[in-house]
Formats: sequence, C-alpha cells, structure tokens
Amino acid sequence: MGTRISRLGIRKVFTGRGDLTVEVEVHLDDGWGRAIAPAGASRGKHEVKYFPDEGVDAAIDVFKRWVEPGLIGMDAVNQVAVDKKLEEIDGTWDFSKIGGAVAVATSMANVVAVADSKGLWPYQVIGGSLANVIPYPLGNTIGGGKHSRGLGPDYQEFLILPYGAPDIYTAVYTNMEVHREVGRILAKEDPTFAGGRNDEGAWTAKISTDKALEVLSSAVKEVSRRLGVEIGLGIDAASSSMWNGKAYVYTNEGRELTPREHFERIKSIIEKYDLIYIEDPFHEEDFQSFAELTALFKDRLIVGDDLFTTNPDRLAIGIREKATNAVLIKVDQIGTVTRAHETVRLALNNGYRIVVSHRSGDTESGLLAHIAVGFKAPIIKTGIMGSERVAKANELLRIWDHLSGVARMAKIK
Ligand SMILES: O=C(O)[C@@H](CO)OP(=O)(O)O
Ligand SMILES: [Mg+2]
Repeated sequence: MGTRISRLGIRKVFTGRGDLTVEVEVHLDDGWGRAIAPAGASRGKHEVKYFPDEGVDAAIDVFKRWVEPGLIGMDAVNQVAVDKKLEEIDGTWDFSKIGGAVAVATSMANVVAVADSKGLWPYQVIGGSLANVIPYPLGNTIGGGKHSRGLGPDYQEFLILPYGAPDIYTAVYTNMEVHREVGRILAKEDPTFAGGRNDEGAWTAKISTDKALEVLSSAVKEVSRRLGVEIGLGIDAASSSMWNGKAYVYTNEGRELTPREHFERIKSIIEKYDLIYIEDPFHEEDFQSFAELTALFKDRLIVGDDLFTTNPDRLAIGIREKATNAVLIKVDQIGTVTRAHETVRLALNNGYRIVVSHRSGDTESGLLAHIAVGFKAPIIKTGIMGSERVAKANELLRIWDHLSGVARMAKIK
C-alpha cells in the first residue's frame, strides 16, 4: 500500500522569532511530508499545551517512544484515524503528555505526505478536488501589545483587508503598498521612529491607539485611491493580554479602564474608524460583552481567538450565547487538523465565518495557505512583511496558478 506510514522523524528547529519548536517527518511507502509547529506569544488560556512539562527534549523522547511506533503501519489517507491515534497515545485532552507542538506537526506532516504520495497539493487533500476559493489576506501593519514587548500601542494588531481586490496578486500587493505607506507616514510624523518592526513584521512605534488608527486610515485612503482597491480596517485587541482580572491596563496610555469604559472605547473606535474586523475585543472569559458588541455591529466581523482557541466546545458556548459571528482557526491551538476541522464545521453550520491564522512565532512554511484554501476560509491572517509572512502569501499565489484559471476570490461582503 503506497500510503502506509513506514517511518517518522523529529528534530528541534526554530521559529522566525527564535522560539524552539519541532519539525516532524512522516514517511510513507511511496511519499513523505514534513511540517513545523508554529508558536504564539499571546497564547489563550484554553489552548492545548505546547510542550510537556519537562520541555522540548521530553517531547522528542515521547515522540520516539510512543508516537512513532503507534503510527507506523497506519494508512495516512485516513487523517481522522491518524489524529485520533495521536489523542489516544496522549490520553489527555490538551496533549500535555506528547505536547501540542508534536501533535500538530505530526498531523500536518501527515497531510503533506499524503499529498506527495498521491501527486496532489495539500489544499486538495484537505479540501477535496472542488476546492478553488482563495482567501483574502488579512495583513498586520502596526503592532503593539505583547508582540511589541509593550513598547507600541496597547492593542496588539492594526490590520487591513483588501476585500475589493479582483485576484490574489492584487490583494497581496495592496497589503504591501499599505504597509510601505504606513512606514512613510510614521517616518514623517514621528521623530523617534527608527523603522522598527515587531514579531509579525508590523511597524512598531511609540504611538497611541488613536494615532495608529489615524496613520493607518490615511495610508489606506492613499493606496485605495491609487490602486482602485477597496480596503477595510481592523484590529486584534488581544484583550486578554490587557486584562488584570479587574480592569484593562492601557500601558501606553498609562491608565486602566473598567470593563464598561473599555467596551465604550472599543465601540467608539469601531464607529470612528469604520472597522470591519474586530478580534478579541474583550478578555477570554467575557462571552457577555462579545455578545453585546456583536448585536450592535451585525455587519462587521467580530472574531474570537483567545475566546475560542479553535476548540469546538468553546465555540459551542459562543454559538449558544451569540458571542461573535466569526472564529479564528489556529490548528496548533487545538492540536490536530481533524479537531480544527470539527470547529470549522461547527462554525459553518451555524453561519459563522472562519479566519485561518498564523502565529506570531511562525516559520518559512507556506502550509497555512493550503489549510486556508482546504477549509474554504474567506480570510487568511498571515501578516504582510517578513519571510515567514511572505511565505504564506507566495504560496497563495502558487495555489492560484495551480488552479489554472478556475481559482476565484472568496466573497467577503
Ligand atoms: O493573537 C493572535 O492572533 C496571534 C497571531 O497574530 O498572535 P499569537 O500567535 O502571539 O497568539
Ligand atoms: Mg489574536
């Protein structure tokens, strides 16, 4: 059988931020694949555990002792069976024995191996032979919060979505032009700006949230006029990182806001800057405030990241409480492609949009583009500049070409 798992391999490698992570190889009788686990900085409380308590060496040890012998002989084509086997070998819900990094790298490498063996591309293995919708890239232009080590604005990401671009090349190019324009404006307006970029390649500057949004709005206006592409604005507030248990700490502004004041602040920013994308506006246990905001802004994307951590049980609560209308999908948050797919299915069955996302500590891999196309996500969150980010954008361009004339852009509005 060509797709029988014959051998596995694992090694320590690094993310673009220098975090230690693992790369797994899955070898079949006639093909192979490899994948690297990315690493987050603003990690949600409900994510699976990245490494076992004893660290990366313990993860490698457990892999050799249990995962490798457990998977050898299985048919890689049955992704669900492979992923269930990983759960069974681990025996805990959060992969605390083998580590989420080992689980996700193995699960994704299995997809790549099957693609290799069958002469397909990974997006076809995940999404089937009818997958032809290309997601819009959601790009990070200015960074703050944890990603800028507390030195930038208080919200973590100031984002753009070129939803009017007719094709993926124009969409990616538009994001790059806005990023460049933001850099030009910052250099002109802020004497302390030295061209610094953060973990995700977004500009870092000692500016307030409002200033960041003003700069971004002017850059978007200019590029939109020049290229004739409609571009939406967004934020990832990553509010759990600001929450101290009682109040939201705005370090840059040197003050704390009560939950009500923070709510009003988010609301006024959405209105003032006409944001179409709002991720994690509240901390990860506050389903109530999410629901209140979603009811107010039905036509915007209100997105749960730390709130759901790609976990179908958390998403089920969100659906019951009408907490958001979209969910961020990070396969590494939940550990396997199968589990992430369960969350995707639940979301789509309940009219939620999905956004497939990278991590702040990401790698040279373009696999995320395949996952986004395979899951039929209308949006992929990948950053804009820096080779870890461009790797995903370039892979989207390749997939567009691979679909030779039948690719189409997702529908956003
Ligand atoms: O909060 C986020 O959405 C992500 C990616 O942008 O950040 P991190 O990987 O640090 O959790
Ligand atoms: Mg987030």
